[in-house]
Amino acid sequence: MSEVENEADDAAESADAAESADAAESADAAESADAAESADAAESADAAESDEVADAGRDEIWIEKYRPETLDEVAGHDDITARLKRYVERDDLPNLLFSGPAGVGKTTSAVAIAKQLYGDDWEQNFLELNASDQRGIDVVRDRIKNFARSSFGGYNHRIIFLDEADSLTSDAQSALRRTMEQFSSNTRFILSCNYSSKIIDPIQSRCATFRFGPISEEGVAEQIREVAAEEDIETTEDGVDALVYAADGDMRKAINALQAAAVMGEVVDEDAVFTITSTARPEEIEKMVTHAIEGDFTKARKVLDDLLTNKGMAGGDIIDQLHRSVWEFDLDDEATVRLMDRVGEVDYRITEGANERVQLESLLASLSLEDR
Ligand SMILES: Nc1ncnc2c1ncn2[C@@H]1O[C@H](COP(=O)(O)OP(=O)(O)OP(=O)(O)O)[C@@H](O)[C@H]1O
Repeated sequence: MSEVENEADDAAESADAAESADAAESADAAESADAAESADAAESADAAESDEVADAGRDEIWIEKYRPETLDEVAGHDDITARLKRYVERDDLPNLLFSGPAGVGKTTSAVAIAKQLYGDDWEQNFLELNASDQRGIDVVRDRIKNFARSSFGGYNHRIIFLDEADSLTSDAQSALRRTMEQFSSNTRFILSCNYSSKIIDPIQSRCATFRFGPISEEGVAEQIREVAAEEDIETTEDGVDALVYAADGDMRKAINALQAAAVMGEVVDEDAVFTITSTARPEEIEKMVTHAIEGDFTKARKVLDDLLTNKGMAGGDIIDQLHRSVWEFDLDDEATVRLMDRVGEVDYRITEGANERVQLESLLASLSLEDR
């Protein structure tokens, strides 16, 4: 939508902000039923991981224990944290949009901003909500309104952090945008999402966008070594490498896997890590593909079967690992391109709900049949 259209839209809305917000809410009523799926997805993923670790006999969850307190402590995003720090220093926070994969520091940075702005009062001035709340978007919006309307402790603004903003439909996002405007005098929004392209333009244009990439291998390794040293956990070099590989840039996954592996045995080595994370060793993926490329479908299928059945891997995870390794196989350019093409196709089909074993076997079969 163009700015001119935005302005016109804004003028119409300002006639009666409360009413338009209510109208938007009723438009969303049907959708709230759809939103009633699982509880807060990020929280429940964390909770599942947390339960696993707690069951293993540890009292404290390391991802929380080692969550950075300040923007300076957030690893691997120096450019972003430098810019965020400037907003905090000037006490001039715009609405923000954080996009990027899971476990890379989006929530952590939002909380760090609040801690730096409000000190000990941060919890009263920071509301964390999940847009995919199972009770529906209208509940989310009610909570936003109640928070934004309640009294302040002498601060100009309070912060509402809305996780998984890209799970909202465009209609719900339009309503959210009106709510953002309604409370723009005293509230700042930090929206978090995996894909900023799923956020409607009128919201994007009202936010400063920050793209959080996956954490670098060195960044993850450094954090793992620090946590292991603090916890007095012995790790081998190949254990750290395996954690870095399994995490694939997701710091939450790396720290959770370290904690889970630590309770399994004395030393965290690659065996412990690959077992606990249900990750295939890169050599296993390579063996499977090499058998297929050499035309031995039966052997390739046996490796696949071991990964799916004995290692308990999900088809989507095998495809992800295959995708990461494609360039490391000893293939000529043409074969690499064909393999990548098939990986893309199978990935799409699995995401759309096709039978993962059938899809992976068909990929191996087509590699086996290729002319060499
Ligand atoms: N950049 C980072 N530096 C240090 N620790 C990090 C970083 N990113 C993530 N972590 C660790 O992982 C945990 C989870 O991170 P966080 O909640 O910020 O992820 P997120 O990007 O918001 O993910 P999601 O999109 O799933 O909500 C933190 O508590 C912290 O322990």
